[in-house]
Amino acid sequence: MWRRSCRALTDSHGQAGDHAGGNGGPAPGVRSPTGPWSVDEHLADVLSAVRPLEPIELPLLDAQGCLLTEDVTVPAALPPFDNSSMDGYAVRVADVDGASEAFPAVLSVVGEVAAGSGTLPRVGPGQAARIMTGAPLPPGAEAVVPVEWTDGGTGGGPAVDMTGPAGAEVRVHRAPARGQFVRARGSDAALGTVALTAGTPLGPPQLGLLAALGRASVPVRPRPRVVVLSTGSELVPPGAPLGPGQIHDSNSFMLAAAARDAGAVAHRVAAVADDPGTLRATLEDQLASADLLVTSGGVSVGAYDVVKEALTDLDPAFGSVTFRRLAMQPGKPQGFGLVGSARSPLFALPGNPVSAYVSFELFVRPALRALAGHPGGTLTRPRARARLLADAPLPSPGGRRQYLRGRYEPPASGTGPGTVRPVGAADSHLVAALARADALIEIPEDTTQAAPGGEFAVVLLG
Ligand SMILES: Nc1nc2c(c(=O)[nH]1)N[C@H]1C(S)=C(S)[C@@H](COP(=O)(O)OP(=O)(O)OC[C@H]3O[C@@H](n4cnc5c(N)ncnc54)[C@H](O)[C@@H]3O)O[C@H]1N2
Ligand code: MOO
Repeated sequence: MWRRSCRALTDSHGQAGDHAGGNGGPAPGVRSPTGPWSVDEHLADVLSAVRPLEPIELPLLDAQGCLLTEDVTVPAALPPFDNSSMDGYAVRVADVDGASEAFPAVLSVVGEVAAGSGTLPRVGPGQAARIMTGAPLPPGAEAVVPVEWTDGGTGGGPAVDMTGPAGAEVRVHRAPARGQFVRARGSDAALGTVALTAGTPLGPPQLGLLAALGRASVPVRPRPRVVVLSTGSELVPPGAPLGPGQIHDSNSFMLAAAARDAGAVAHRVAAVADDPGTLRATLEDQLASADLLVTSGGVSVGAYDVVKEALTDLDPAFGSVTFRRLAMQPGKPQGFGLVGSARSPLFALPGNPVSAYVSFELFVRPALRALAGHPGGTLTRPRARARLLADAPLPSPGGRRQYLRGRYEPPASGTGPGTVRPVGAADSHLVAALARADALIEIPEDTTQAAPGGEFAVVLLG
């Protein structure tokens, strides 16, 4: 579903300086007034500008994966009536007390109750009613005898003849306790109690519960609608032949898939050529149907860095996008701002595919989760500690936090650090290696040689 949302506008920071990092660069969370932004600062800046989408009422299946915005209380007891958990006979306990194979209790069968039965026979002393799983317990009955504890009855067993022949009997070989095989009214969810609290993500069991409670729709924060747009005159869509100098547009597919993976509804726009006017017109067109926009490419210092050109010094009425350098590799050049009348977040990611993907995971995914209403501590990917398995030290640019691609193995014992093995080199065009990775290895800013056996944080891409 494509819809607009209302959000408060927050200021984004002004443009930062563009000095190279170098050894002894910014510590995490601390930015020198003239240096590049750290990863943590950029993320904090992004998140300070993002507000959760306004709640809307959605039909159950459209609400899947969304977060509930109000407590749901139980409007009527669940189950709504005492009912049988077995196919068998509904009985009074005094009538079957002490029954055994040798001395069965013989009861007359006064009728039959199927699931959905509206009219119920009364079970009096010496009587029983055939009953099916889920059928309401008839008045007078106090327990259910599973058919396996009886001779099946002269009514013919539990699944024939809904009325029960006159004079039918059943012999009970074993006595149930009072209430046994009866699912009591309200035993699942009691009237007026809170069934689901605000903030609960709606997975299959939660949607099942809502349906069981009779709710057809619920108030949730909607899935963010994301528009993904690649830029670059060299790009042709997959499936089309490549001309000289051309490559296939892979970023828009990767980023649209990453947006879906983060719980968003993604719309991929065909790649835009390196022309600022066309880019701006395309973005304006797409704004009406986007809660968040992602572009890739055109944010560096080249002659055709179209995104930067198109989105720098915007009319403040349209919004503002700030371009900055991060103390990070890959993903150094980044643009971020709020655009359009709804002030939708716009991420201008670098074009190198690995840079675009790593940037998405570190910044766009948390923003999408914030839009969807996820709480602070749950916005980023899970992390773990891992020992680096490598044959030689891995060089890392001092002053920049590096994210290498790797394969992670959790600890065999379940505690302590796991292990991580790098996949491919650090270069940001290596999509084949990226496709084999399941983790990002975080090499801190102050490390220029990542030593084999050293312990590092890893971001689990799951
Ligand atoms: N003189 C400098 N050059 C570069 C710098 C720098 O600081 N000084 N930074 C480098 C870094 S780091 C990055 S990252 C890139 C970022 O460049 P752009 O964001 O302007 O991206 P493009 O130039 O458009 O493309 C870079 C690269 O990625 C390929 N690409 C782009 N879009 C796609 C796509 N949708 N699918 C597949 N591949 C794509 C593009 O063909 C280029 O090869 O700048 C460095 N340069
Ligand atoms: O920052 Mo670029 O993203 O290093 O390749």
